[in-house]
Amino acid sequence: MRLSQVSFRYRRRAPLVIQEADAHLAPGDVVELSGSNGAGKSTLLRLLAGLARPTTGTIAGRPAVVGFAPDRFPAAQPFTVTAYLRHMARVRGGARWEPWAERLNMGHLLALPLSELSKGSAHKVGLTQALMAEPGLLILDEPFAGLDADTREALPAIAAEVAGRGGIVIASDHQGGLRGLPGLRPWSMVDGRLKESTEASQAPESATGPGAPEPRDAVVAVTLPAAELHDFLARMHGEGYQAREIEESG
Ligand SMILES: Nc1ncnc2c1ncn2[C@@H]1O[C@H](COP(=O)(O)OP(=O)(O)OP(=O)(O)O)[C@@H](O)[C@H]1O
Repeated sequence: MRLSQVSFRYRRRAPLVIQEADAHLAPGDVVELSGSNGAGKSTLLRLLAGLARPTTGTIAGRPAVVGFAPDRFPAAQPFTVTAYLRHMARVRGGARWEPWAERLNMGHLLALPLSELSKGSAHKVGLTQALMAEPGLLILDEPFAGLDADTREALPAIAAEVAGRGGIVIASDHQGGLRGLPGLRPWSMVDGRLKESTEASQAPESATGPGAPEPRDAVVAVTLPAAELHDFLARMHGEGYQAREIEESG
């Protein structure tokens, strides 16, 4: 998936909220997006998810199945949790939501109307609908906000699993909840400009620059058929290695 010179403004003549963002995302990438309030994180996530279109620039190669958990789950809907998740599962072509509801400890919430959920509980419903369809692109806007300790602790493993089967995970986060995941790419938004922090740049192309690998790390380049890239990167991420495409095929 590639962002090329993506800029965005909410209204004609309004200032640009996102300015000329360039980025490349490979299967298995996990990105932590940080930035101060109003820097443009949620806007960028909505652009990545396809919920808003760039004013200029392009986003290409978005995976077919996108899971998006917004920072504020729209709970003012006339459904119980079960009815809502069943409905979403049908929309998602028969996705299985039950294992996620169990994993996120939602058993006691299932019969409640969405409108009666606490903020953190509503957030879990949002996470479940984002995860149920096995997304190739999982976008989480402030996923740790309001979550109880058990769910907070479960989230990094869930993100790693999605990445391990070749999904791209992007989470905006003020709390550093994903730190420690191998290969995590820290992105930051500063006044609408997207930057990738050098501490994540343990990719071969930056091996001699700032943020180069630790001396005891080895960096290898592997050439393989483009058709195998997705599975290869997923396998490497699954085994805990940092791996990413450094030269695009075709
Ligand atoms: N629907 C909207 N219409 C007009 N302007 C908007 C809209 N949504 C956001 N903005 C503006 O776009 C800018 C970026 O907002 P955004 O919500 O993307 O920031 P953020 O980094 O996610 O902030 P926070 O950390 O507070 O959630 C802000 O100046 C905000 O006021």
